[in-house]
Amino acid sequence: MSDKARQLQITGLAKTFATKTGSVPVVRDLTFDIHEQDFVSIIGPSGCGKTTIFNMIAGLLDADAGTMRYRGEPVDGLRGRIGYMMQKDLLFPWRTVLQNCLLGLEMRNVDRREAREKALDYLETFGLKGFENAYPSTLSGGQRQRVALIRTLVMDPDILLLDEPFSALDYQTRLHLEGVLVDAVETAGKTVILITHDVDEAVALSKRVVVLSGRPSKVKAIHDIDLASHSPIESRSDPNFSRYFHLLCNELDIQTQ
Ligand SMILES: Nc1ncnc2c1ncn2[C@@H]1O[C@H](COP(=O)(O)OP(=O)(O)OP(=O)(O)O)[C@@H](O)[C@H]1O
Repeated sequence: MSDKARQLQITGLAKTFATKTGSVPVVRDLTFDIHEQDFVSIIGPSGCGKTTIFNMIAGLLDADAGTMRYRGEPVDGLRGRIGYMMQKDLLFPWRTVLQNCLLGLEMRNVDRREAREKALDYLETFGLKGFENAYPSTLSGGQRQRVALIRTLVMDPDILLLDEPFSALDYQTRLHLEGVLVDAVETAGKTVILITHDVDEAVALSKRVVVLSGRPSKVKAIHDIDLASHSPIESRSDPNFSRYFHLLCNELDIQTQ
């Protein structure tokens, strides 16, 4: 595979935190590639270092060792190229839904009318037409997550880092938003790296799944997911779905029988 097709190459990344009680090695010798327009889920035991890995990719945290290459060029992190949706939606309570969606575009000095049109388009796509002037405190959890996703997508980043974006949602809302996300990133040709605790979600959404070992985490396995449909709901009834599900549960030492 050419360097260009490998959008992001992560090689030998490591991170140890110094704490009052001693040093905590969290990531060790982490190596994997992300392809152009990939949809990769990262799964692993709780506390194995998934968010720490995102923070290093985002350039918010320095790695102790290892390298990252973006389209072949060495980089310290992907600051400016990624949209990072953290576990908490981090909406500003004093800004309306539309103002929250426009925040990044304002900071980038994008033409106001152009920015507004773009945000309004996304609000309609994500079923939030009519909520432009609402404040976050008046929204449901699912609506807040949608606003946070729009705020990330509207910036048109090359790569989306999504840290458990749907974990706090009820199953029905989650299924709906998974579909909206897949459609949006396929239409825009984006690359997605998703952290999830949900094996079912990883299989339904991903082209590939990276399985991490326990802390200090490294890559235990990478599995291609090849299902006929890209729709997260239809994928769940694919005859191969349960095979992938059991394979990944097995990798995570989850008993399914
Ligand atoms: N700044 C820090 N200082 C010290 N320890 C930290 C720091 N950040 C994270 N850790 C520790 O690193 C480990 C991994 O944390 P991280 O949040 O990356 O894991 P995770 O896999 O995303 O967790 P979860 O599955 O619960 O979401 C944890 O034990 C955490 O306490």
